[in-house]
Amino acid sequence: MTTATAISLRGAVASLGGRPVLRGVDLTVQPGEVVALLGANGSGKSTTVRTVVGSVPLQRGTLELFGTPYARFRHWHRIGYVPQRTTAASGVPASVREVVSAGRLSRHGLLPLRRRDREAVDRALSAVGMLDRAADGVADLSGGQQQRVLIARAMVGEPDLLIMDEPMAGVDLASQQVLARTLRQEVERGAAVLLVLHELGPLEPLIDRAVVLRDGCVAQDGPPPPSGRGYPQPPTAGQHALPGHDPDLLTGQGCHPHAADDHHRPRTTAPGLLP
Ligand SMILES: Nc1ncnc2c1ncn2[C@@H]1O[C@H](COP(=O)(O)OP(=O)(O)OP(=O)(O)O)[C@@H](O)[C@H]1O
Repeated sequence: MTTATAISLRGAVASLGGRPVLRGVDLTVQPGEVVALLGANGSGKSTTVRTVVGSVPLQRGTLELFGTPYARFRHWHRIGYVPQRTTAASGVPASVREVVSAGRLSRHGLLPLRRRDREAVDRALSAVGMLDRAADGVADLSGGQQQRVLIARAMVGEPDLLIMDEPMAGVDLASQQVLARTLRQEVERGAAVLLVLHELGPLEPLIDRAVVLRDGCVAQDGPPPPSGRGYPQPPTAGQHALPGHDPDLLTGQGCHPHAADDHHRPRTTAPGLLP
């Protein structure tokens, strides 16, 4: 297991459709650390995650994965990713087992699955409570069941970094608790975890640090919010605080210094200011 910082994103600036969405986001995740990315709808959580996995390009800023600059990073098998609100089906007639087995591809290449691959697939399916549906077509599953299959696919490669965008969306409480236990095992073997969440729910005891985004900037970086709170409200909860009402967002200005808790600040990240 590596000791290199899993994610080091500094001063991330990104736009979508010509609109500035990230304005200088700093985000660091260490091996074995569970970081929750919180914030209101539209604050930039998914966009931040998508810059980390390379699906949204950075206009400014730097990204390193396991100590390697993004442009030179090749070890994508080390990362398990559950994107937001996708289905596992996508019109492709694949079985649950086939979808989850695809998560082992980077380990066995195009060779047939070996015994330990098949065992890993069974373990991942069992962890999300879908082993008894392994032979079924994913298109025949409910939305929450499909989400559980995608989580199994992300975990089956035993990645060093798990990135999950609202993994609990549409997943019932009993399954959330099972997933929380599974995630704990992943962390205990040293995996780093980045979770986009609206509610901490059963994952709360696992979370080491919460990074709260507001209008494309890091508003807070520190201990997770108290139980029952999805994300801390900004100090002034007036209209100005709502997404889309930040004048800096409209003008594309960078982030102001945020209320960081120095004790919990990322160990290798410079202060959250644009140069
Ligand atoms: N393809 C796109 N083109 C233009 N703007 C986009 C696009 N995708 C997202 N945005 C805008 O980027 C901003 C941030 O979106 P993002 O999905 O990162 O927010 P989020 O914090 O994940 O929100 P949610 O909690 O609703 O999932 C939003 O204002 C959104 O409208």
